[in-house]
Amino acid sequence: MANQGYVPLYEKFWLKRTIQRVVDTLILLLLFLFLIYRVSSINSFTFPWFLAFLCESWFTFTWIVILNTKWSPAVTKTHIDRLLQRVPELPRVDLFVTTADPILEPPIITMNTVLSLLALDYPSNKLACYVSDDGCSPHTYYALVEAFKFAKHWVAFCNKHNIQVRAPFRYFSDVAIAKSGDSLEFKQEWLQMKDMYDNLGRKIEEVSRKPIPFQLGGDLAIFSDAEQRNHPSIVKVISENKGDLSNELPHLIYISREKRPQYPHNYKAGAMNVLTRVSGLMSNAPFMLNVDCDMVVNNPKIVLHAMCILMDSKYGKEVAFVQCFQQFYDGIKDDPFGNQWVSSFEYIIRGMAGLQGPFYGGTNTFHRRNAIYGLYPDEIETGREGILADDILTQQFGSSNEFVKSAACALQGSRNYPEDISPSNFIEEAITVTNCAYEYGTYWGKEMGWLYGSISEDVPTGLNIQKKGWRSECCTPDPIAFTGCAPRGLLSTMVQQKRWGSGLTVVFFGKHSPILGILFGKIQFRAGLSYFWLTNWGLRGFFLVCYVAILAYCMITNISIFPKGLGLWIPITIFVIYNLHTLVEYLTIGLSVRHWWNNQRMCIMRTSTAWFIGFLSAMLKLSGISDTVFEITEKEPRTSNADGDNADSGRFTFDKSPVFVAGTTILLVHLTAMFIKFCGLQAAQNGNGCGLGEFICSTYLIVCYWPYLKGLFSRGKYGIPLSTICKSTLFALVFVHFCRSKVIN
Ligand SMILES: O=c1ccn([C@@H]2O[C@H](COP(=O)(O)OP(=O)(O)O[C@H]3O[C@H](CO)[C@@H](O)[C@H](O)[C@H]3O)[C@@H](O)[C@H]2O)c(=O)[nH]1
Ligand SMILES: [Mn+2]
Repeated sequence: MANQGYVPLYEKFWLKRTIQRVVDTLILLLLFLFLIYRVSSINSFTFPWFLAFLCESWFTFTWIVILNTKWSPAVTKTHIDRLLQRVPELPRVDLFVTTADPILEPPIITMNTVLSLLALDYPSNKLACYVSDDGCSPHTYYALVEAFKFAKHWVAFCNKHNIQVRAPFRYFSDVAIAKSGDSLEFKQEWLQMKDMYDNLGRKIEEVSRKPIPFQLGGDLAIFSDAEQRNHPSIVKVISENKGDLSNELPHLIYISREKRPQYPHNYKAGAMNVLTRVSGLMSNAPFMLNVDCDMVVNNPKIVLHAMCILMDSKYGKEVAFVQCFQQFYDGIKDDPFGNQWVSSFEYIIRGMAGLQGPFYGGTNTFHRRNAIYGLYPDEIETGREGILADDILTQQFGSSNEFVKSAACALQGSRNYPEDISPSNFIEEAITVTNCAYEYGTYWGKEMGWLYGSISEDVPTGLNIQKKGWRSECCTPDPIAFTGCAPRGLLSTMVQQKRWGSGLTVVFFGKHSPILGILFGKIQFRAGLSYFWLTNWGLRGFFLVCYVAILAYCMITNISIFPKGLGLWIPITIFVIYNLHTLVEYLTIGLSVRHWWNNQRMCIMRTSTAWFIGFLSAMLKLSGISDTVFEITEKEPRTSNADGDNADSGRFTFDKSPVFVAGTTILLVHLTAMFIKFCGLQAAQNGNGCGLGEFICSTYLIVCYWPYLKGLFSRGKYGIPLSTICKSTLFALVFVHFCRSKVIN
């Protein structure tokens, strides 16, 4: 290859979005103008004025962060044909799936993910699939064994007929009846496959309905006294591709790491590190793909696409990971809960792709193994030399000699690793490296691997890698690479948002903050700044809630923080231009006006509730008062014919979560403020009575919170629970009382 000259396996194009930039700049200038106005027009210094100034400075800063991120969007184009021509031997890739709870994550979903991975269009002897089960569930194990039996037929079927969608439930729900143009043979096989798949589904379903499902004898005996949070390691090689044959299925391994109540297990990050070690022993592929249990492969050639980037002989060497977007197959029309992120992918993540690369999003990612092990990009040609002394490696990687040997190979470039290893030879060693105590005193989770300490482990893990100078790339082939379950309703969306709000705040204030990465690492300035878009979510919640409170305060006490007369036109213009601008952005990428509005109001709602609560819980964690927990998002399989509840699928549902207490309080406070204003109950004018500015803001807020208003008067799951209403009323009364007592004094 060396003497053939350089031919790029992938290309990168920067997009020009000039008009967008002009409007972005205009908004920025207006924001500055408003800040200047605010400072210059001060005649009496008041605390609300100061707070408003602080919040508005923050909003301006956020806008700068967004501009900076949006302004160099890039796309990549991969050339699979060149890869196949020029790379004589495709590299191995280890595939990781994590699952944690058989109730919230029904095994049939996980099995579809696994099946779609086993059916990848890539030499199967180069693949090994590892499933980590944090639920330690015999159901999941049983499902996996059964799914593997089915996989033999399924993969053959996919290959023979060149099926594109290789997650069976997606395939069978898309193609309802075999098309009439197809051959009789195909139709027969199609029906047979469908029958087999339905059978698999039934078996898994039947078993999962029983609490103690089946005789835990034989293979399953080991689960018999395992509790979810207290059990020994279980490692099972469900199947191995013994002859290293490209027409057999990939290796398939089940892992449930040891858990003991006295050891923190670090949630998903802990599971990922275990997967990394076990796979290091068993197959030690130079690249690893990690997906969540609900992210099925949608483009069977995705590994080839990603390899185009990672194997590119010039630019690929700087790339530590390749990130594919998280897209969803079951997103509700017009994104009522704002959890599909379509416009953020297009503008923000593509924007980051033009800087040092997208952040690591936790799933749909191809990693370079040695980058996970802490290698620097400049060591990639030569491999790490000199510091591979066994004792140092043992200290960093833990005490398993076998594993240390494999890690040394990986750090040197893994060229000299034996090809014909058999996973089942390493079961005992695998058990050792999955024990709770294995990581004690090592670098795992602290300096390398998936980092601990934040429940958004993905972002610091990615930052820690980019800090060493690595880049990352997006890979967005057509058809899209992976598709997953979007959180189905408002409840699971809020669980997820709260987790991110909290986890990201911890990252922002922690050791792996982008600021430190810029100052002391090799995060480029603009790339670091673009990370603020993400890591500031919690802080954004804090500032928005402050602003919302000031507005209510002004209405209640009859003072004004907005200028009057001509000066009021600045914020109004900002508001109008901003909304039109984002609307055009949405329409440009084919989204509807409804989608835009849903996202706008959801942005206000989640920032002032879920992110704010996340921020508070992060503060508690940072001050050592309480720890945060990874709450798993529920994944409901949506069957194609369950259309009965479609009309209601976008409706807001509520429960007793503090998120809804925050939201209801905000709504009640503003309703009261409006009431006070319109009934003339405000205090007498004391200088500058509250005016149009406050009124517009408050109205906008109430319009955004309309679903809550409806929730106040609805029943059942569509109504806000009484206890939440009581708590919120109490908070609202305290706030209003506080405001009014200020006036009297
Ligand atoms: O103790 C745990 C908790 C979670 N998981 C797995 O982690 C994945 C992500 O969990 P999920 O509840 O689906 O979270 P999401 O909100 O959908 O996840 C997003 O956010 C997470 C960080 O907050 C990232 O890790 C994910 O990749 C990203 O998709 C799932 O496969 C889980 O099975 C574990 O393996 N062990
Ligand atoms: Mn998920």
